[in-house]
Amino acid sequence: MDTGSAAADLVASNGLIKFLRREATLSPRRALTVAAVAGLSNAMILAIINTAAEHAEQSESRPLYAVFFAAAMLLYVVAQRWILTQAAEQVEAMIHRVRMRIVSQLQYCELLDVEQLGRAVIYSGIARHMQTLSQSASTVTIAVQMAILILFTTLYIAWISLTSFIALVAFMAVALTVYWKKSYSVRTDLRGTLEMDNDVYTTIDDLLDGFKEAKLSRSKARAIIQRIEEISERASEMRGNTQILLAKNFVFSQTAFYLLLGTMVFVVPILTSGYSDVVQKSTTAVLFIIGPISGLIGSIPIFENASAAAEAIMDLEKHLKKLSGIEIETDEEGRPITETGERFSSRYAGFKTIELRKAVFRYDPPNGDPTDSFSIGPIDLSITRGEVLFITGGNGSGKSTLLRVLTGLYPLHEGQLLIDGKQLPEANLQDYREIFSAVFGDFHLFSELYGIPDEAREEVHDWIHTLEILGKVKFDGRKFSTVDLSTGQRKRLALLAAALEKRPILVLDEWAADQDPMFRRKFYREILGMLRSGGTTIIAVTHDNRFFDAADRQMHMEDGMMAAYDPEFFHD
Ligand SMILES: Nc1ncnc2c1ncn2[C@@H]1O[C@H](COP(=O)(O)OP(=O)(O)OP(=O)(O)O)[C@@H](O)[C@H]1O
Repeated sequence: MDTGSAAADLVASNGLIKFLRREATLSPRRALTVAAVAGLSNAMILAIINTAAEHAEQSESRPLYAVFFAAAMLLYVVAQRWILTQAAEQVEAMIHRVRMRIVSQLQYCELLDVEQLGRAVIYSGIARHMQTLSQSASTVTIAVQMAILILFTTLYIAWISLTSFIALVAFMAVALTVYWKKSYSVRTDLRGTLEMDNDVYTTIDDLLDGFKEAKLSRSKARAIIQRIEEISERASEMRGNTQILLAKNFVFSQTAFYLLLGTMVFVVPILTSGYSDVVQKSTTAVLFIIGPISGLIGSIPIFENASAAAEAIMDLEKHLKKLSGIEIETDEEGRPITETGERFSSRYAGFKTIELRKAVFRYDPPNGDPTDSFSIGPIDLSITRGEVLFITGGNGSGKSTLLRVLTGLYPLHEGQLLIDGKQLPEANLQDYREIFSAVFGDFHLFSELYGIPDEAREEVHDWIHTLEILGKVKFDGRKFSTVDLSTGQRKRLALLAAALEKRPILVLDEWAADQDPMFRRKFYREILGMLRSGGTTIIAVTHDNRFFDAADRQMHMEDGMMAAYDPEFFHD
């Protein structure tokens, strides 16, 4: 492969360039033309100053040069402002669009996939890498312009002295080739540091999530900090090495250009004897571009960081696209064009029965050892509209897993899920999920009531009253005044949000476990009855055997299987 096409391939495969080619809405020809105008006017300023200085003693030509100078300045200011404004607007708009695509795509991914992908990778793609891109936008734009300015100045030098031009081009070619070769490993190392940073974030996330526990135990906190230290040290060592390499390359390139200047002053005169003004002019020109050249080289680390970030973002989007099987399109403003569906609507809203037939689900084995993996099933279970079903079973017997399978959040590895006697087609899975609302054991309490029909919002106050959290929490039509409540109160608020979704089936995982005895009684004796008489089917995991009569039916789980009801299980 010749050097030219290798360089072209290198440019085309660069993360940032790929990203810009894919995302930019501004025509590259237009952007390059304006950047060229800015670069050309910059070079013109140099040429005018050089020529004016040469004819400094001829006062009659001075006003003419001043006019040219002012015109070149004006052109430069207009073009420069346009290109920098466009770059900032374009980059921010691109980031917004890609972010919206990634966030929208997330909702089409399966729970298991998102759990496996991990928060750190998702956060980094959506926040950290996008910030890196945003911060590098102006530096990269100015660098492109500097490259254009250098090109025009080089042409100007060619015009005044061919020898200087050859010296300059030879130096640039050697310096750039050596630079590319030296920086080769930097690019892969930079991606590695970004992945290592993700590990650091995951462990810090752990520390913050377990802050209470860490506060209670100095040895625990120290051990976590030690783990963070190990990972962070490795990450910083790797990052340090790449930055040192970049810095060394920077010094190398600068030295190369100082050598060039030396060559211009000491060697070129020997080759072009008798043309001292030529030497002076070309040296001035090189001095004029020394700043831009340093700036250009100095921006390379930023460019490399931005490229690594762009690549990580594109990889995340590609990965999510593969997981979700959906390509999200956005309009210019970043609004997803793909239908996301706001209101509750499901072809199964009027269902009569749902049924699991020989259903099996198994978790991926931890550490790859299949004997360690937990599975539920084969399970046969039928639920009829309007009934109240209680599910009991020991810790780890698979009740919560069953709820996730039943609600369509986890896939079936074997067996069937039938609705009204017909197997649920894969394509209708989301429609099926829409018939459920839930308060899971690890529920998340949103401070805002998302996705609740307006008419249901009018019932919030009555629910706050029924759930006895009046005075604790207020609702302003959109948000709750606080979600910093006790565990039992948070669960009450989560129940309120789930009930207001007005789905045909309400799933509750040990909801009453954190309620005081008085309220627990009210829940089983009044609230369940109220929901049921409103037509809601209730599937609840519970251990409250005193209230089993509130259910139409109960099922018991043992070791991932349905088991016969065992009264002994409930004896202390
Ligand atoms: N994310 C996961 N990845 C792998 N295995 C898991 C995961 N979550 C749960 N398990 C396995 O599934 C088993 C059953 O968990 P599950 O939460 O369904 O039990 P449960 O009956 O709801 O228990 P509890 O009464 O304690 O809430 C666990 O013992 C564990 O081995």
